[in-house]
Amino acid sequence: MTTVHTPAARPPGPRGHRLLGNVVDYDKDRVAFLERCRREYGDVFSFDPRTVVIADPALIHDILSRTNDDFLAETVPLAVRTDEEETAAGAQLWMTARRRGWRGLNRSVAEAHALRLRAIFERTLRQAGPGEVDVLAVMKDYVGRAIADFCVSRDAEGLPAVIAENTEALDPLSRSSYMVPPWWPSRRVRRFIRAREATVEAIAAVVRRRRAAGPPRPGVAEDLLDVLLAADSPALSDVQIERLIRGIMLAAYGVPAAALTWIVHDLAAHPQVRRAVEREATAHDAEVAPSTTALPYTEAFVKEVLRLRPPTWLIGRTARRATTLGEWQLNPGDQILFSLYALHRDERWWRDPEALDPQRWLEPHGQQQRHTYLPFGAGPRVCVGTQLGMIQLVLSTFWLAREYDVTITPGRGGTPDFGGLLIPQGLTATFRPRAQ
Ligand code: HEM
Repeated sequence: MTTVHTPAARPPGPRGHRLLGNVVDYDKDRVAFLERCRREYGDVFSFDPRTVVIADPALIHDILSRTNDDFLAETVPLAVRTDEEETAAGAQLWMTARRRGWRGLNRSVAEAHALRLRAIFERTLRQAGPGEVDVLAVMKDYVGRAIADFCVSRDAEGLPAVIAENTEALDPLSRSSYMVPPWWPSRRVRRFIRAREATVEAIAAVVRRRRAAGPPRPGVAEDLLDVLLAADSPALSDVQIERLIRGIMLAAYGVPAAALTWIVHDLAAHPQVRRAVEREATAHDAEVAPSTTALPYTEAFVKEVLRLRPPTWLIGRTARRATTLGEWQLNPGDQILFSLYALHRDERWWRDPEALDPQRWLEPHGQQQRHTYLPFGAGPRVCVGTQLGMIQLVLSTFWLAREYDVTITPGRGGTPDFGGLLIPQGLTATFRPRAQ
């Protein structure tokens, strides 16, 4: 029997505890809680008066496409009174800067960066040493240097450390369902506010210095900041540029580092896949960064890792006004959540969803259903670093497979931690350069 809903009804969901609702269950194990609710209530459910969860790919795509219009992507880690129109105006400023930044993030700029990337990769692994290391820490170090180089190259000194502190300070706040105000007397809150101010100031200082040095010669943009400073009619303000560079550096730090850590984990856990990646890698010269299309198996492996372990595993939006989503009613201020982790492992859309199978991306008719694979999001707020991110991940996998013997420490790490990002907790390994 099919269920007929009245038009624009509120989604069903568990009632939860009389006083605490479902927040305790949700915080205890978010993945299991969301999956349990989906099975019981369907692809759209609500577990508190302000939160609606979506598991239907077409509706997820609908929300992503209507972001900036009916939905806002802006999130704040602290409980501050947010004026909806002010937030929307901020989003518009971001979009203007983002459109300009896009020019600096295209494939050719990203490929030019690829050769510098190899030097950064080598230097980071050399400095990590031949002994056992914390893989996530090494990968953060690597991508922190890489994105600072990409954004501000010659002015990168000191910025990776500032970005690292900002990210670490944000993590405990983004893990919790409880938001506290900025005046809350806690060390965590004070640390986050200090770290955010330090990041704003460090990037603003670089922008001021560059601006004072005069415009870059036309056609010789060395990094993203040069591209943004050269933008005209109308020119971007220093504040817009600072915000864009900060947004990009923060977004491009933890996420690719988490993906690379899973790559290290999955290469070690799947020897057959590792051998296929190594075979492909040895056919190319490491000195010349090959294009990602010349490494089809490696690219398929990376796509598969991003399917099974999307670092941004849970995405949220806020309804800007009363609206509908499919047949459901949404109220202004509703939080809409969807889990890429669940979407990418849904047996309705994926054959053998739990298996790591790069081959599925190489089959001529292997295209999965529309909107069921979104590791970089979609719509107007799709990841601006999609191309750069793929290049970083594929080339790093290539260098790793071609030039290093990687051994992960047995019993140390690999348990998924669903915090702000999905990471393999506590993974340690050794990286030994192969004799050439
Ligand atoms: C390597 C793997 C990466 C993955 C899996 C990834 C994933 C994502 C996802 C899912 C979003 C959308 C979040 C949402 O809709 O709320 C996003 C946004 C974003 N990403 Fe990435 N990202 C990656 C790398 C990068 C890199 C290298 C950069 C920098 C160039 C970057 C910059 C951004 C920015 C600035 C946003 C915010 C866009 C906006 O709100 O307008 N990302 N990323």
